[in-house]
Amino acid sequence: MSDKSTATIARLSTVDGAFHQHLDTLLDWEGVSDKAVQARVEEILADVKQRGDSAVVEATNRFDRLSVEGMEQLRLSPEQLKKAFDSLSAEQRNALSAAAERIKRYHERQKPNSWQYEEADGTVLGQKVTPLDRAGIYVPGGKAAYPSSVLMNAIPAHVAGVREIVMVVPTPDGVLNDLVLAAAHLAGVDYVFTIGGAQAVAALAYGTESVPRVDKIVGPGNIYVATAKRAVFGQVGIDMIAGPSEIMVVSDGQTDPDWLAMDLFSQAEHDEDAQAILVSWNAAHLDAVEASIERLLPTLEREEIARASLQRRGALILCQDQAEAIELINRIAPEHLELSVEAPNDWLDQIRHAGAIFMGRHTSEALGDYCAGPNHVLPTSGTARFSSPLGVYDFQKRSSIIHCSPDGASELGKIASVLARGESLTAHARSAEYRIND
Ligand SMILES: NC(=O)c1ccc[n+]([C@@H]2O[C@H](COP(=O)([O-])OP(=O)(O)OC[C@H]3O[C@@H](n4cnc5c(N)ncnc54)[C@H](O)[C@@H]3O)[C@@H](O)[C@H]2O)c1
Ligand SMILES: N[C@H](CO)Cc1c[nH]c[nH+]1
Ligand SMILES: [Zn+2]
Repeated sequence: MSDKSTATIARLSTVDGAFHQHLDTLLDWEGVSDKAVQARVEEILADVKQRGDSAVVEATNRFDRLSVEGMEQLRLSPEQLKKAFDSLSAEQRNALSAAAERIKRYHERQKPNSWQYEEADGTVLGQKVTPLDRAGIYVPGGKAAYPSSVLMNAIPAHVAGVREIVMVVPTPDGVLNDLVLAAAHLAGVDYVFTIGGAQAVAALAYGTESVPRVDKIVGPGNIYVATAKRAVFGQVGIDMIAGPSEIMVVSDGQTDPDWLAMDLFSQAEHDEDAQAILVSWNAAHLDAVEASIERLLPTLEREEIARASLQRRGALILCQDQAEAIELINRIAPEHLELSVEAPNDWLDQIRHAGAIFMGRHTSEALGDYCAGPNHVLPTSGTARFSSPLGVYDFQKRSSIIHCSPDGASELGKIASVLARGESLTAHARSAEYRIND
């Protein structure tokens, strides 16, 4: 591993004896959720649960540097949202509407159907899909404003048929972002509160005098948000843990190094904790990308954040060949995977774990962040091993349907009776036996 105090980004090689240890250290984001974060989050959750609005107001004043007196100052009216939409330039309005349209079209395809089938004896079995009554969407806002995240959270909720959508978004120093408000108007959000962090998660999970309690909280956020979501799970549903953005690019050495450097920056600029990793089996190509990084980094508006992210959690990894690159993908299970290779379709079957897969040199991850159509709320920190992108299915649940005919109940009763007596649960057995015909 190169010396982190001088290099902008670490250079690793899979043949290095300490490679796996270095990689583990690099990937460990949950490690930043130390005892101090846990303790603070627990304290905020307990306070909001007990004192409701007053605790939310105090925490918001403290962590977002505001000085409001009551919750009414932290609620945005539908008129304010519409006004923000109307105030956009035609170019911004068109871009937001085009993105919303594409996101809606993609998510319409995810809609699951209820289904039923009838057995020979007339028994009907099935599954009924029902939208959530009320969903809470967390839109991050600490270090950047995310109108695109408003669309990505709210549109699938609408497509799913959710009755009420409650959005929370922090506004540090009281700065409102018109595009965020406009996106909430466009996506038909019902309530918007300008609160963030653990206090917003708590308000959604427990409800307060002003914030309606929701059934599920979705959306990405920083370590305070992720830790709070984890803690309230059970009280409410959560979608996944979507933490700092990540990108893993695999290059065959033929993509313009400047393109790749900018693709890495595109996620590094989100957050000092964001992660950008490039893998290639071509050492000279990695040198060229490193040179592009050094040359282009000072041209970024968010140079400081991107530099910190690359220094802390970035890496250029030299692997042996394509097969080893695939092993690394499945081990890292990245949020975003860019396959910057000649024939990406040939790789697809072997990739088991990635939140979203961007195929080919022309598909920059940034297009997925805004407008390609698939959701940009994706599992991070290796959780793509067991989680999926946010989708319509996150805003719905399923109920089983069992409708026995008299003959069906009789036949099932015989089986149930035996199994229930085997468990010594005789009330179960007798309940089933009452319905046996002979
Ligand atoms: N995975 C995705 O789909 C996705 C999408 C967009 C953004 N992101 C990520 O979401 C994250 C957003 O983080 P963010 O910080 O910009 O916004 P955020 O809204 O998640 O967090 C801001 C809030 O954190 C709380 N907070 C900050 N410091 C605190 C402290 N010391 N004590 C207690 N609370 C504190 C404050 O209440 C503040 O309102 C970034 O890491 C970004 O990369 C992920
Ligand atoms: N890359 C983020 C998801 O990790 C989403 C986003 C929003 N705006 C820009 N990027
Ligand atoms: Zn992004």
